[in-house]
Order: sequence, then C-alpha cells, then structure tokens
Amino acid sequence: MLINIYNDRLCDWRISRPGRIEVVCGSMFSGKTEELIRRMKRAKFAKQRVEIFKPAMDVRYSAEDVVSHDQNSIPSTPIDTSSSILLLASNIDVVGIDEAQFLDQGLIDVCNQLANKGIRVIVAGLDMDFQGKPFGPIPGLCAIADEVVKVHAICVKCGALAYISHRLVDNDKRVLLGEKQTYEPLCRECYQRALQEEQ
Ligand SMILES: Nc1ncnc2c1ncn2[C@@H]1O[C@H](COP(=O)(O)OP(=O)(O)O)[C@@H](O)[C@H]1O
Ligand SMILES: Cc1cn([C@H]2C[C@H](O)[C@@H](COP(=O)(O)O)O2)c(=O)[nH]c1=O
Ligand SMILES: [Zn+2]
Repeated sequence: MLINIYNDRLCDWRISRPGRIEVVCGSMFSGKTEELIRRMKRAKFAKQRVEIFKPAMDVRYSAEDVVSHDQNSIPSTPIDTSSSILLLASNIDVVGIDEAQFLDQGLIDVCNQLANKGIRVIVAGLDMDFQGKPFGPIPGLCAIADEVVKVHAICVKCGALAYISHRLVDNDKRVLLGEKQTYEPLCRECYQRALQEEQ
C-alpha cells in the first residue's frame, strides 16, 4: 500500500515535471563544473532527456564539451546567445548551462521561461569577477532561483575556504580566459594582502 502511494507520487512527479532553477556558483576551482556534470549524469541515469549548453567563446579545454579542471567531461552545445537555448531545448527534461557568467542578461528570462514550462534548469557560473564584482547574469539568476549552492575552492595561500579568483597577470579586461597560470583562488584575507602587495 505504502509502495503504491510512493509509486503514484513518483509517476505524478514525472508527468508534471516540476520546473525549477538551480544555481551552482563560486570562484574558479570551486567545483562548479564537476557539480553540474554530476547532476546532469544522474539525470541521464534517471532516463531524463538532458541538454547542456556553454558559451561558444569558452574554448579553453574543448570547443564542444564541458570539461572540469580534473578533466571530467560531458558533451555540450556551444551557443552565442541565451535565446538559442529556447530554440534548442524542445523535448528536454533537464537543461544544464556552464560558464553562464559569459552569457547575456537575457539568460535570466530564458531560465524562467524554461522552468515555467516544467524544465529543470541547472546553471553553473562565477559569482564574481577578478575584482569581486557580480558577474553577468549570475546575481540575477540567484535571485530567481529555487536553489542556490555556493561552492568553495581552497585558498592556495593559507588553506582556508576561497571566495574569489585572484588574477595573476596584468590585464584589466573583464573577460580573460585562463587557468592556474592566470588565476588563483584566495580567501578574503589573502586576497586583500595580494592586492596591497600589487600596489
Ligand atoms: N585550490 C583548489 N581548491 C580546490 N580544488 C582545486 C584547487 N585547485 C585545483 N582544484 C581542482 O579543481 C577541481 C574542480 O574543478 P571544476 O569543477 O572545473 O571547478 P570550477 O568549475 O569551479 O572552476 C577540484 O576537484 C580539484 O581537483
Ligand atoms: C575571475 C574571472 C575569470 N574569467 C575566466 C577564466 C576562466 O576561463 C573562466 C572561469 O572558469 P572556471 O570554470 O570557473 O574555472 O572565466 C574571466 O574571464 N574573468 C574573470 O574575472
Ligand atoms: Zn587565504
């Protein structure tokens, strides 16, 4: 009897496909991409139809795949604008978006539209740029999300939880693709000290 009630509810859940927005944000090396890949792979195990998008400009490890710093990967569709997601996500249960900080502000409305249609949307991206300023559509997405998870890297100077990606090269452009040669995750104290030393 109990099992039947449980199965009925499970079926209801599958049929109604409750839409929601989940945001995974934090600094570089905090595990955002790994968490996105983990959630998308679990959705695939549950036989859900998944599609992962990433900004086409992010060609760091691969032009096509979403790849973590530990080389975990999952196939993705590169896009130039957020509106492409609406066109490409028909008949999909779960939409994943990586490096969302590089997409336009329209992404907020796109995610809302998808969730309102019953789609589960999982967005991963940097909460702040190298100067500590909120990055692209991520803050707006946090505001409308059903769930926000802030993940943390380890500060490479002191071993505390990092909160920001410190840029190691002299370049003021907001967008600068890079890895460990270009950025290091730091805690608040070590970041302040690093800025003072740079002056
Ligand atoms: N300082 C660090 N703190 C935590 N993880 C690190 C650090 N440096 C390298 N890593 C590696 O980065 C991985 C996370 O990679 P990834 O999911 O691509 O992060 P993100 O997408 O947030 O940049 C960790 O599992 C770890 O192996
Ligand atoms: C802080 C910061 C980062 N970037 C770039 C550097 C990387 O190419 C990506 C972040 O990748 P990750 O998966 O989160 O490690 O963003 C940038 O362009 N500007 C910045 O301020
Ligand atoms: Zn520190």
